Amino acid sequence: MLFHVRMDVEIPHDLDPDIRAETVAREKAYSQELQRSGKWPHIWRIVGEYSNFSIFDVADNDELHAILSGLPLFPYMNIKVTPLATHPSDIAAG
Ligand SMILES: O=C(O)C[C@H]1C=CC(=O)O1
Repeated sequence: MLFHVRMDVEIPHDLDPDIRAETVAREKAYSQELQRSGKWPHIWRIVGEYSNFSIFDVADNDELHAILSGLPLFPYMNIKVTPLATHPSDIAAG
């Protein structure tokens, strides 16, 4: 199943800088591992915002929830998930 996900990151300004750096580094490693696995095939920065648009390709809602709730930055994110279905006019879908 494909999902479009918007992540808006809001790290508290008073978070210890070392914890912030370590959490962002863990987030990057976690994200890149999922990208390599094929479960997170697209990630785009939203211009001018500490936000991204991503596409996830996972088995079901439960797998997506497990992935998103495992993000190291999850406590500092607002996340909006949109499930995607095939468009009947999509020439790639046949
Ligand atoms: O920077 C972000 O958009 C938040 C998050 C998502 C992947 C990653 O490495 O960081």
